[in-house]
Parts: sequence; structure tokens; C-alpha cells
Amino acid sequence: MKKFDNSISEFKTAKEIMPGGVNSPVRAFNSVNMDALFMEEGKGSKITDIDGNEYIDYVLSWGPLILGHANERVVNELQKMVAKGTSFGTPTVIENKLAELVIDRVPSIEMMRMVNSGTEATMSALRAARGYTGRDKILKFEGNYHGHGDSLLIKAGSGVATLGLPDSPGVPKSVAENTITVPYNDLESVRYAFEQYGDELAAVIVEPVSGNMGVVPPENGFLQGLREITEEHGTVLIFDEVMSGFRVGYNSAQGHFGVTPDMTCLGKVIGGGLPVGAYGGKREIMETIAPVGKVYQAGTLSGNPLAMTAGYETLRQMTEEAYGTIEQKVDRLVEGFREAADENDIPLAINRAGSMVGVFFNDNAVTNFETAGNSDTERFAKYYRGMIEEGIFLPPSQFEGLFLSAAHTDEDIEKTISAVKKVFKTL
Ligand SMILES: Cc1ncc(COP(=O)(O)O)c(C=O)c1O
Ligand SMILES: NCC(=O)CCC(=O)O
Repeated sequence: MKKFDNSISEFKTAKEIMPGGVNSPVRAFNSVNMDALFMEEGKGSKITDIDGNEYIDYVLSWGPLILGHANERVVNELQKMVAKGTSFGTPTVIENKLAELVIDRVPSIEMMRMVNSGTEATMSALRAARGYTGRDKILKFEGNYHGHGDSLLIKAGSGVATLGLPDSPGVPKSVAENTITVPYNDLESVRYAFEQYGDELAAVIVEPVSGNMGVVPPENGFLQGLREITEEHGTVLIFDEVMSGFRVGYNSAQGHFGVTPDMTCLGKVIGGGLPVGAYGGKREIMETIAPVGKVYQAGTLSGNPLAMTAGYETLRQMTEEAYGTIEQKVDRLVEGFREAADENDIPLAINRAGSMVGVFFNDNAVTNFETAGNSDTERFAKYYRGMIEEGIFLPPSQFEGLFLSAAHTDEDIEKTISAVKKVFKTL
């Protein structure tokens, strides 16, 4: 049995000084009935906790680390940048470089703004869409998570779903009234909502691959349908690619599925593990942002040179070939999960998109929040704790996807599959 004495002791201290002992709820391991693990260092696909236990890491800081931990080139370039200074509060050349790279690869983005988190990206994109259209209402999907901005914290996924808090106290009723929610992958419900509110809807915001109720890809025609309906009504279509951006593929989910929204939100991978977010889209919409237009949005540390450096050096290494190599590893991992399920007669639904994988203890296909919610969370918790014992670090919730990086080796994947087979026998 692994020992976690140091983590247990630090977590006890942390709980006295931070709500739940954490700076973000999903880190508290609530739904798997464990104390949180405190990590000390990471290299490549591996992460080590403060008790010296090493794990193959499929959390990757919740998605950003597509090259794995402490990638040599990223670390070298960051060290050079740190020595020059950490923030100037003026434009820097590295902001241009990262923005040009993003604009080049993400079809919808003609102009963009850097911010400090995915939450800021979605809040700012909504404000731009509202400013541009002069409308107040927005439509989002049940089980999609767009960060913790008031307008979007309604029937949200991620920790909100894990903790069973469908509507957060503290969001004013007057704000919540402007957010319409419908089931994911359900164009009929979207059409119905547009019949009722069509000309009042400023934006439809969607995770083009949903990653916050576990991984749920869009069904054929869903994104295309959203494109058509929003176009008919002059509503801004926003793809929240904070998670899927530069993860589902070289040109992000929109490139992969061939549907171009009006605006896109980014985060995670584009900061290579440093705090970042970004939003962008059609020039005409982005020119509503101050100081060109009247929609105000700002940030002391926005476009921070360290974050820009980590993001730029990460994306430069993620060639089309690099994405292909990760996908082959995902193929094998998914195959291994299926073998383990068959061998042990465990009902399992597996979804994937690029290097995002969702494994549900579920008898049926998982296509939306409702079907994801039918998963066996108790079985998940038991599986989770078994995998920790085997040295595999997974996101601690049935409603989060796992990620692979370019640093994961074939050996890592085979070790993981062996662990899954061993743990499934005990469920
Ligand atoms: C799709 C999506 N949007 C927005 C966010 C919020 O990003 P952040 O946690 O950086 O605020 C997340 C992640 O948590 C996300 O997965
Ligand atoms: N899929 C959910 C997240 O990535 C959230 C991370 C966090 O809130 O700490």
C-alpha cells in the first residue's frame, strides 16, 4: 500500500486556511473519498507527490501540458525570459508571435485578446457578443462548463456537476434569467429555444467537444446545425475551446469538425502550463473592444511575457505529426480499456476526441448531461483509488476527461492498461 502521510498532513493544514483545502474545488478529491494529493514535481508523463509516490499523469494540470511536464525547450525559454523580467505592462513582441500563431491555426480567429484564464475568456467573449448585438440573453448547454462567470454558472459541468450544485448561490436571479439552457447534442431543443427567444439571443456558447461532463463529442450535424440556426438569427456563435483548443487537433475542434464559429475562447494549452486565456474571432466583432470600440475589457497581467513564452514554445512543438503520434497512443489506450471491460464484464462507455478520453461506468452510450449522469460514480471512486495504488493519476471525478501528452510513451500506455485490467478485476 502506498503511504500518503505528508499529503494527509498538509491537507489538514490547508483545510484550516483555504475552503476545502484547495484553490479550486476539483482538486479536493471529494467524489472519490480521498484526501487531496500534494504534488512536488513532474517530468514528461510522470508526476511525483510529496510522499515520493510517482504516477503516470493523465491530468496534466487539467489539460494545458500537452508536451508533458517541464518540457526542456519550454523551460529553457522561460528561464531566458525570467532573467529579462517578468512583466512590463507594455506590449511585448512575444504577444505578437503567439497571437499570429493562433490566428494562423484557428480558422475563426482574425483578431484576438489575451487574458489570464478561461473564465475571463468566456466572460469577455460574452460581453463582446452582447455589445456587438445589443442583446442580453445567451444560450448554453447543460453540462458544459465555461468557467465561473455569473452568466455561465448555470447547469454547469466540471466541479459543479461533481459536487451536485446545479445552480450556484451568489448568481443574481436577474443575471440567471438571461441564460437559457438546453441539452447538449439536441438541435430540436435549440430550435425550440430560438422560436421563443430568437431575436433576443446575443450568443450561443458551446464546448464543441464537451469535456466537463466527462468527454462527450458532438454528434454528426450538431455543430453545423448550431452554425445555421445562429446565422439565421444574427446570434453570435461562440466555441469555447478552452479545453479542446490545440488539443483535439492542430486546428482545434473547429478545424477538426469543419465548422467555423464567429468567436472562439481559448486557454489551457495556449499557456503551456502558465495562467492564460484568450478570446478572438471576426474582426468586426473584436473591433467592438476598447480602445477601438466601447466594450471594456482589460487586465494588468494580460499577455504576460512568461505565459506567452510558455504557450508559444508549446504550440511550436505541436506539429500535425505530433498530434498524429498522440492519437495513436489514444487508440491503444482506448482499446486496452475495452479489453479490460470485456474481460471483466464491466459496462463501460468510452468517448474520445483527439487526446481527450472519457471513460464512463455506464450501460449506455453517453451523449449528453443526462446520460453522463447515469454513470456509476461509486464504482468510479473505487476504480479511482485502485488506479492511484497502481501509480496512475487520473482526474478525480467521473465527470472529467483524461488527457494524453506527447511525452506519454508506449510503455506508459501498456503499464496503464495492465493497471486497468488489474483494478477492473476488483470492482
Ligand atoms: C471548456 C472550458 N471553458 C472554460 C474553462 C475555465 O477555464 P479556467 O479554469 O482557466 O478559468 C474551462 C476549464 O476549467 C473549460 O474546460
Ligand atoms: N474540466 C474542469 C477543469 O479543467 C477545471 C479545472 C479547475 O477548475 O481547477
